[in-house]
Amino acid sequence: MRSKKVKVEDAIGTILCHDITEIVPGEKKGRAFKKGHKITSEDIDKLRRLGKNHLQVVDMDPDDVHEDEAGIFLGKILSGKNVEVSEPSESRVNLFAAADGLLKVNVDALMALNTLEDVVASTLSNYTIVRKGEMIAGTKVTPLVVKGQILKEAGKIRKEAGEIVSVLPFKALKAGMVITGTEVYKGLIKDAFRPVLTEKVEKLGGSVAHVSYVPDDEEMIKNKILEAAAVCDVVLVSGGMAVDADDVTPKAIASVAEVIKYGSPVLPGAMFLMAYMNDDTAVIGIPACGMYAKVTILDLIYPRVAVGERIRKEDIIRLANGGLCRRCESCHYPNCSFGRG
Ligand SMILES: Nc1nc2c(c(=O)[nH]1)N[C@H]1C(S)=C(S)[C@@H](COP(=O)(O)OP(=O)(O)OC[C@H]3O[C@@H](n4cnc5c(N)ncnc54)[C@H](O)[C@@H]3O)O[C@H]1N2
Ligand code: MOO
Repeated sequence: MRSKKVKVEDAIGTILCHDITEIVPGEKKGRAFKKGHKITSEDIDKLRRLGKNHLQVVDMDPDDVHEDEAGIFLGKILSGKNVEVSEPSESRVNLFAAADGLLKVNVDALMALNTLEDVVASTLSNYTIVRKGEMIAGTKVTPLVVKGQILKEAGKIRKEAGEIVSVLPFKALKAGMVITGTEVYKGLIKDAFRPVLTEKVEKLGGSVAHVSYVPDDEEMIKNKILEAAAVCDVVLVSGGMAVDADDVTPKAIASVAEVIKYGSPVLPGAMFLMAYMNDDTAVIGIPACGMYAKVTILDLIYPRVAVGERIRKEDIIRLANGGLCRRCESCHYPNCSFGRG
């Protein structure tokens, strides 16, 4: 950064390169003016009283923008739906969730912003569940002034990408459950899936609109999925997802819906299945781990379904990075690396 020495009276509109300290003997010693402060006409008298006749200020080009203005601009560029932006402090502005929901980050656009010289922008991980008022992103510039051209490029990135950071509220999804397993159907063992799934659905603002129990019979599972789909936005089908002779659930789902992906690179959750019916009703096959493991792929995918996102094959593949649960003795999710690739 280039700087120059100017007379105090000529300094209006310029940017200080250093702090200016005020000392009143026996009373106080502290900062009267901060590095980066833009000198105004009201400052001149005080500067003179502090004994300043000259100041070292940033040698600005006409195209240069003060750090705080740049921070405000970047805050606007970053923020989308349900996001509030703070005032700048040393150019940094923080973004806060204006509603409960799922954080959506356009990661490619975020990376593009960070490739711009002098620009820093960081967020919580994409698809973090956030509460209203929570800090979700921060952005700043690193020097006291930046080239206006850099901000223009940031504006271009925003224009091409659409929203970069937004909070998507959960829709009040009606969920159906088709719980498979002859042993459960016959009452040989007590169903443990329903309470687990109910909690996951209700936690995200949804409700359970259909529950049925079926033996390991492809035709019966298929019929119950259709029954549930008639009154629900999403159908959760549990059990019978693996390789046993009785595991017919994937076939039953495939007979009524288009399978987007069977098998996921998330552990636990390897036998997960994502499918959609013609009318866009999501049908999700949940392996037995969804019942006993603290977190599984369902915790990564269901929130996205609950904000209305259509899950693609590559969305599931991308979960491989961060898809391995550490199996901590006491579970710290979501404050861990699971699903944070
Ligand atoms: N040879 C292999 N075995 C298994 C594989 C594999 O790749 N090769 N994958 C394993 C993985 S990973 C998982 S996860 C499970 C998937 O299990 P399923 O979804 O097929 O579950 P089931 O076989 O139906 O049941 C397993 C177990 O859980 C009990 N269960 C099922 N539903 C309920 C319920 N609603 N309430 C209570 N208990 C339930 C069931 O009785 C069985 O004991 O497969 C691995 N095996
Ligand atoms: O699907 Mo299993 O799904 O990895 O525990």
